[in-house]
Amino acid sequence: MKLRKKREPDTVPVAGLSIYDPVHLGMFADGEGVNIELIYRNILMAGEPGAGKSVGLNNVVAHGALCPDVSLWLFDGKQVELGLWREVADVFVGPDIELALQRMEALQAEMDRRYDELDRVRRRKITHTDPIDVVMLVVDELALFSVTMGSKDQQEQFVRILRDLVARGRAAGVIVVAATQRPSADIIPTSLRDLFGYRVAYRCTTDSSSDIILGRGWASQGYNAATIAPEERGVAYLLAEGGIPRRMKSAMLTDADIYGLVDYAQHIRTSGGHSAA
Ligand SMILES: Nc1ncnc2c1ncn2[C@@H]1O[C@H](COP(=O)(O)OP(=O)(O)OP(=O)(O)O)[C@@H](O)[C@H]1O
Repeated sequence: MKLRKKREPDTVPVAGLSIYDPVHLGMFADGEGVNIELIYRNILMAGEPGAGKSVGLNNVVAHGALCPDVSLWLFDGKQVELGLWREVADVFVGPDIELALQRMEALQAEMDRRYDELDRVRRRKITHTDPIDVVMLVVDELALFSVTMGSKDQQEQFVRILRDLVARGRAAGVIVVAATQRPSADIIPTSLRDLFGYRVAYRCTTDSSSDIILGRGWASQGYNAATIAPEERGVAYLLAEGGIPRRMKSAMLTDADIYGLVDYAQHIRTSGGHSAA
């Protein structure tokens, strides 16, 4: 595990993105690009199995991987969903609740340290001029950590820390990206869902599961992920804080695209002094 300082300004600049740049997710139904500001925000992606959540998630992870100013923390309950990115992850946790908890606690402690430091210098949030990485914590599949693996105590502890990171992490440079194929109230309680500034609902089987992702009442107003046809893979409703849901389609990265991006990301991250664990 590494929580490095970001690359020194006097090193040779290398190509790459920044987490302060918009993240490209795909295209809205009217042809406009979907580019979201993920810094100081969190994102929840959910939908029934096979609806396109992993493809959508890969766009976010790709952006993080291509950012020398991001420390990439990947929690992959299935081991294989995010496995292609493993070489560029600073932290990779597979289906191991104990390791997951250890890492989550470390991240929570780091967040608290950052807040202490911000407090000391009388500031509210970290910015792109701070010599510190933004942590992108990606959790896929949420339900495996919160209700399937480990003891009830461990699951509750996981959810408690996750909620704290989602609630307080943003200003300290911790972005949470959470994904699940189980859009039900026990996996995405309202109190957790409401902390996510961005919510992406891929196809759901019921109106109520669509509402569990996007927020109560949207389905009855016509923004309903249960109306997405099964063959429309990658289609979703995106809700951005304070807005109304918009229908979009994820950009698709093939495995071959991802291999290429991983090679490139490795180059960027190591030449910038950012070496993955
Ligand atoms: N944006 C897209 N464009 C084209 N095809 C897509 C897109 N998104 C998904 N698909 C197709 O749908 C398949 C399933 O997508 P994906 O693996 O992302 O589903 P999922 O919701 O993550 O499933 P699970 O929850 O079971 O992991 C992909 O293998 C791909 O063939």
